Amino acid sequence: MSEALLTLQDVHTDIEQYHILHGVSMEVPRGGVTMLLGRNGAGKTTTLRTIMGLWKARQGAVTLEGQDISKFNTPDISQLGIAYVPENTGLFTDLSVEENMILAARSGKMNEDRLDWIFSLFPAMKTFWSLPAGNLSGGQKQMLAISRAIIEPRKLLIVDEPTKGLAPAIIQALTAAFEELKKSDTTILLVEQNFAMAKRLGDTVAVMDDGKIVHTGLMADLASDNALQERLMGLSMEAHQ
Ligand SMILES: Nc1ncnc2c1ncn2[C@@H]1O[C@H](COP(=O)(O)OP(=O)(O)OP(=O)(O)O)[C@@H](O)[C@H]1O
Repeated sequence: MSEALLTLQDVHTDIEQYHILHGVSMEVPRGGVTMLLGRNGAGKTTTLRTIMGLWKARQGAVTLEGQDISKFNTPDISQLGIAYVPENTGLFTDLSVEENMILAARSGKMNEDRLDWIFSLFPAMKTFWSLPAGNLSGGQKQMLAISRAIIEPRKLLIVDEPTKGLAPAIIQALTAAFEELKKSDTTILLVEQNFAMAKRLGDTVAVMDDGKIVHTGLMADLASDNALQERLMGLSMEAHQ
């Protein structure tokens, strides 16, 4: 788990006239979970959107397996094997769970074994297979969005704050599903405010503040160092539990 799958090197991103990312440098090692943490407005979502080509980096490199993808369009980045679950999940709310899944399969066909595996991660998807996605609960919508992202094998799964606004029991279920996902080949980059989840899932961590990475290291080291959390994020992350 040492070789980097994805590397950001001195990435600067503007949104309209605003300079938002001020030289972001970080690595996502292959085969584990990297947590991207930081206070509200630090630039986490902008970093994810820059990786996906939804915002274009003005300067710097985004490298996937040695290839600079910073000038690529989003469909080409997705084609290279990066899946992105944005905070708003991006579901087709009028369509059924099944139809949402079919549309996510690039080949137009779902692999039955993979679907069974997804049902084992998220049993609710099987239960509500014919229900319009708009009728699912908040947690189930997250589960469907993640199911869509992994309907085919991906090199990298990027998920933006999946637990936001969810009840503790649902967060537990999501965390358990991510733990199962970790056992597959997928590398995961996760933005999350829920520290208990970050601690359970994260192998490595990058902390952002004001458009820059201010700390990188092992999640376990950050989790056991309250003073470092205080210094990096202004308050103990334990307060987010
Ligand atoms: N469309 C936009 N136009 C102008 N500024 C934006 C836009 N989107 C984000 N920003 C600004 O960019 C900065 C970084 O926002 P971003 O959403 O990346 O932060 P974040 O770390 O993901 O925050 P949060 O945890 O609140 O989601 C913020 O100051 C935000 O106001």
